[in-house]
Amino acid sequence: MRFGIVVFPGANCDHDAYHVAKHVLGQDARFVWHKDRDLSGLDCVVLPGGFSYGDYLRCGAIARFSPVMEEVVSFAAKGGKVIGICNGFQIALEAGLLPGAMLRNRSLKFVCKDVHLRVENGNTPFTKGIAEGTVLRMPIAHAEGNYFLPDDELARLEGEGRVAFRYVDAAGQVTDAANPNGSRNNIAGILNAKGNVLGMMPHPERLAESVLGGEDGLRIFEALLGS
Ligand SMILES: NC(=O)CC[C@H](N)C(=O)O
Repeated sequence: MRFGIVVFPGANCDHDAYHVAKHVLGQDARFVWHKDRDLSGLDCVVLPGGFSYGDYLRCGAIARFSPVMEEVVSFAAKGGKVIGICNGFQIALEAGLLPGAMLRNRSLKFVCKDVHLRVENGNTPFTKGIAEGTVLRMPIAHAEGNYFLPDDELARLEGEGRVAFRYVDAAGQVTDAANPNGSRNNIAGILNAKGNVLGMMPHPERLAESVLGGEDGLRIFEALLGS
């Protein structure tokens, strides 16, 4: 599988994503500078985490205008797989690839810790082979991860099975205490209508090797290979 990892000014998880694709999974991977437009030959585009443009205005609000994003939108429209991780999720929201918006964390603080995620939909290219209800552990590190969607759109998103992951406690229960940022319905990751674009706040690329303390993140990348 061929991965393209977009490099925005201020990205800080681009190398982690590249490392997992290339060296942990042994796949083809290349960096794509945000001013370039060539996505030819790619199967999956990764919008990585970080602090694109210093998080000015809103996280992702400036990166969304990078030339590459026009190509990412048409790549997604043609069915190409796109995974937006943390800042990449924020950029995908700003670009209209996914519905909704991110608000500041309800604590108004940057939150950096491991969380538990429950797989809500196991029938996506990013979760294939992972049973629904499986609880995964992954790190989060963000200040604007408080996912918001108005009631009617939220009901539609839920009804269409487009919530990929939800924040839960270690036992797999949705609780307010397990919600690290105030996201509606404890949402940690969502899909577009076609199911080929995933946005998630937790960082699978940061916990994809046992030497780093866990491999739960690798399962998302492995699912992609099998899809
Ligand atoms: N780890 C990240 O990608 C951080 C995203 C963004 N800079 C925030 O703080 O919300």
